[in-house]
Amino acid sequence: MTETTRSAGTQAANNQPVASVTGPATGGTGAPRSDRPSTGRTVHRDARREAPDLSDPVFELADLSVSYGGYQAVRDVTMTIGRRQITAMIGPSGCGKSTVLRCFNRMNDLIPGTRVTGKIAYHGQDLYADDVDPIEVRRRIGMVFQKPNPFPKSIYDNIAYGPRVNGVRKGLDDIVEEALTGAALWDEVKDKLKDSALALSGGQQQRLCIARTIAVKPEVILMDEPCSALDPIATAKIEDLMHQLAATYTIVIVTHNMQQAARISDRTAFLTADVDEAGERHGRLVEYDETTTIFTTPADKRTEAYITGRFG
Ligand SMILES: Nc1ncnc2c1ncn2[C@@H]1O[C@H](COP(=O)(O)OP(=O)(O)OP(=O)(O)O)[C@@H](O)[C@H]1O
Repeated sequence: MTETTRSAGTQAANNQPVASVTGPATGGTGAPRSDRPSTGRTVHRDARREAPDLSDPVFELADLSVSYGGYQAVRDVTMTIGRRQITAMIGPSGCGKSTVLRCFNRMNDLIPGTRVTGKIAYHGQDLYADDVDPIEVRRRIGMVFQKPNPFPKSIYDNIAYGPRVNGVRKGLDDIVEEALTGAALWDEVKDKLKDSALALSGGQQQRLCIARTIAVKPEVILMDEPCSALDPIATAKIEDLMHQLAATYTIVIVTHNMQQAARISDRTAFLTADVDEAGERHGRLVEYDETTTIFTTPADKRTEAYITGRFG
């Protein structure tokens, strides 16, 4: 087990190639599905999408624990994230969903006093190894936040920002158009690229933030409750967009909205906060499986209670 204490800006630059990993499939927990009681829920996962397969994992977490100062917020999370899949993390408030999400691109490094133990491998490479550059990690593994956070700049400059920081000087017009098209926003903004991004609606701003993320060509997009500040129409647009993005990107999303997890994701992780012998609460992964299984025949009673609304 590795043990790492991180603070911002301590890592040296590193341009290691990403190792490809071919390992045995890992995954679901719990009883055989035929033995499980049904919750009676239906799942409307996009039938065009392939069945989730973990044989080509992007991330492998083993006994991942995270502490803030002396408080261990998340304990011993082990899970595998499949390539070009949408993985949802659900669970009651404070169970550590965002904390785990932030480990995928080392955003927790930016919170002083955060301590990460256990292992998180990205294509087989230890993401927290001393020679890994967190800036490069965050370029490959982008993040979209709960509240749309465009820069107070033009629509064009918001999208061009990341590529410019990465030294791109030519072909920016094409990059901007491609990213806005990829985020299903181009048609709405193509005639006002020089206007302020802050003049867009909340839903448009969130798609702009997705466009800004994909403009630097990441492999993974992390989303922390990306629709919680949006109305149902804007939410539906983002969900449609996520289905399109999953053809190209691996997506991990934290959501409080169980229907959303059921609609969009291939696999779902259910976390909860357990109280230990000392009376302290720690976030734990209760169950991780295909979304259809989690929402129809979960293995654990706590999952069933949560998704049927009897807990949390
Ligand atoms: N920066 C921080 N410093 C100290 N404690 C923190 C910090 N961030 C989160 N925590 C604590 O860690 C635990 C897990 O928080 P986290 O935000 O990861 O949970 P969550 O499941 O995403 O919650 P929510 O659904 O309410 O957003 C909580 O007890 C929280 O108070």
